[in-house]
Amino acid sequence: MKISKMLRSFKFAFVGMAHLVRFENNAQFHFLATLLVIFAGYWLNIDRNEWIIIIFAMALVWSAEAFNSAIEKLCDKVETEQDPLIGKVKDMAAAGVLFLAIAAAVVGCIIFLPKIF
Ligand SMILES: Nc1ncnc2c1ncn2[C@@H]1O[C@H](COP(=O)(O)OP(=O)(O)OP(=O)(O)O)[C@@H](O)[C@H]1O
Repeated sequence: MKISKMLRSFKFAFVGMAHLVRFENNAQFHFLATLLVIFAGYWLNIDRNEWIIIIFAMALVWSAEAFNSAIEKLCDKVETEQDPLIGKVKDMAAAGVLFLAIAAAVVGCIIFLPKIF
């Protein structure tokens, strides 16, 4: 196991994260939502287990968004023209984000709404 190689991989992953937040519109929306949820979590004083669930929900959405953006970039590289198959690939990748985003929103409602009302 090479630590230096692992650290290099971490560096590339952080570059990928920075790229997502700087250039991807949907990721910028997730970034704002993440800040809002963290703020609400502190403000409404959610407990340890609720933090764990919220952190997992947010991480899953971020992860799906990263894969979706990577698939979009790859599609744009291999096909610059309109292509029905490329369209389906992009739509299915986007569906992967939507599944998790809906689940995360429901989790957020279950945790936050009873504390607000
Ligand atoms: N080359 C293509 N061929 C066919 N349909 C495409 C193609 N590119 C995009 N589409 C359709 O347009 C939709 C949006 O694609 P696009 O790449 O613009 O994604 P996006 O979610 O708007 O992301 P971004 O704003 O980051 O580019 C796709 O889900 C797909 O239905």
